Amino acid sequence: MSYKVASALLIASLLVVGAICALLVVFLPDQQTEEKEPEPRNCSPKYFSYSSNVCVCNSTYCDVVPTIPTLNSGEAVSYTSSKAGKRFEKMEHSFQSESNTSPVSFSINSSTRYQTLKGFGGAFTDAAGINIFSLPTDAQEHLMRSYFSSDGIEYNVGRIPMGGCDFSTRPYTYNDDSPGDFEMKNFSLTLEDFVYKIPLIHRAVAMNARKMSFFASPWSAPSWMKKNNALWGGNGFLKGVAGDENHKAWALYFSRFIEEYERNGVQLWAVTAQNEPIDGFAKNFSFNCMGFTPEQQRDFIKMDLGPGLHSRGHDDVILMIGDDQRLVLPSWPQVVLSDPDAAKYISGIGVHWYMDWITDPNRLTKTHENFTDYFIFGTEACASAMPWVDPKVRLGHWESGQRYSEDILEDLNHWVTGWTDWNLALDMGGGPNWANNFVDSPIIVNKEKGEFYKQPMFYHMGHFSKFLGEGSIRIEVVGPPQDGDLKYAAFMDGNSIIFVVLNKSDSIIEAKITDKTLGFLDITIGRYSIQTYTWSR
Ligand SMILES: CC(C)CCC[C@@H](C)[C@H]1CC[C@H]2[C@@H]3CC=C4C[C@@H](O[C@@H]5O[C@H](CO)[C@@H](O)[C@H](O)[C@H]5O)CC[C@]4(C)[C@H]3CC[C@]12C
Repeated sequence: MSYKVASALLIASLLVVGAICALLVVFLPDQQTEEKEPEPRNCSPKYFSYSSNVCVCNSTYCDVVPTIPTLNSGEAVSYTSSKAGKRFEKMEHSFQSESNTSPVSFSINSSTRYQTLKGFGGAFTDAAGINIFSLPTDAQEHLMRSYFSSDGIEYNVGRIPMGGCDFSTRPYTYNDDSPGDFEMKNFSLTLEDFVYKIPLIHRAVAMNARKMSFFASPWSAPSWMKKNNALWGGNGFLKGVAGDENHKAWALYFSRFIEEYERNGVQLWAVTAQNEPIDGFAKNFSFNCMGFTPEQQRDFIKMDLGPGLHSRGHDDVILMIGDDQRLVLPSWPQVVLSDPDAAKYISGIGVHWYMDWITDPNRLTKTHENFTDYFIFGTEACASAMPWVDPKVRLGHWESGQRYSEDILEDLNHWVTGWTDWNLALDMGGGPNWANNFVDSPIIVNKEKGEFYKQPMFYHMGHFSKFLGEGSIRIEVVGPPQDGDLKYAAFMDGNSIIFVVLNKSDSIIEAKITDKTLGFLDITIGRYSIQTYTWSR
């Protein structure tokens, strides 16, 4: 072979090798860098003596919520949790041009739109902090990630008690020992803020891809400001009348709290004027409370709190009234918001769930219709609050979770814009609580074993919080009557539709979802289950 032929062959083979390499360069990186879905980590189930299981987490293991994929038009994905043990079980679907003609039908109509959602969350109580910090560091991380990260249910709302409440280890306020200190010179945050609440809030914010919104609520003013000279019990009203130095001092207390939290890196979204003002009327109320009539609250906001927050530059922190049972609607806001000089300082109305089981949800709709410019927001709920529930912590109690999602759906279908759970975590007895007012929580910490239990309530919360970010809008869905065992609601978030359905019955329900832009989705709703469907248009 001549030198010329040899070099031509060499050049040709180099060109072929080069072309192969170029092809590899084009295709390989795609394969190598393609985002791999994280390994699914399923619930590690444990049964105590209740109807369903908890999921056990510790320093080395915790279940994660399967990733919500990016969906093409017509593709859908569902997540199911059930009494039988499913926890966010993921299934893929696609819309079809025909359906199995199931008689149960949910027809989505996004051209009819209702309220815009704020979000979902829980409370950073002292008890929650004590329990979370009692775990080994890696287990703490798993717990916080379960609530606030994209591995978890992505809460975007946090409630902060302004001072102590019953879920503290002692009754306290931020100015207990200086009677007559109307200038709040001796106002100071406590160890509980620095050791429990503020550090946990920072961790939640740091791991959260969503912007978090925090609101704070006071349980009681210092005893020296109150008629009964106590933090709890009956006749627990502020001394004097709106506009006097005592009421001005109580307004200043709010500003000082906002300022101290800001100084410690926590910016508040809102404050409520008072946690459960009705409690202050109950003669022997057994934990931190303070009473206001709606007229007193109106005058306090108009003359003291509103102008006080404004004069100290806190116009960016919005104000909610109510923060009490649905039963006080619509009469409470009627009194407060009918006065334009009070109403101008107010943005929303907080509601608690404790008496929802004996209160018509149309009170919410009436409130919305009377005051369309004011949002309604769920500010507190927990299981086992009724005195006859014993024991308080019922590990794996499916029905408590089902009550959560039933109430959330009922609220959302009556103009409520979000829902806040109570303590983020409690101990095995439902505490600590200085007044022995123990309750249940979506996460129960077993300090002795260094582990924690994610209850059905946790997953029920997640079927909303994970999928309904701030800005989601409730839309119309036409389906079967909601007075039976099927409860549901639909939402849109940009191009995505989210449909949540709860089956409280022992029957498997075959149904179809109709989205007229895409077709039909035949679905099966298992017995005692909650499902969230999401798809893109
Ligand atoms: C007439 C009916 C058929 C039966 C009436 C039953 C009554 C015994 C109950 C009806 C209403 C109940 C009260 C509703 C609200 C309450 C407030 C609640 O406070 C908050 O709850 C948390 C858990 O207890 C607590 O940690 C927070 O700090 C509070 O913000 C406490 C329970 C209750 C007073 C509740 C008690 C039972 C009813 C009077």
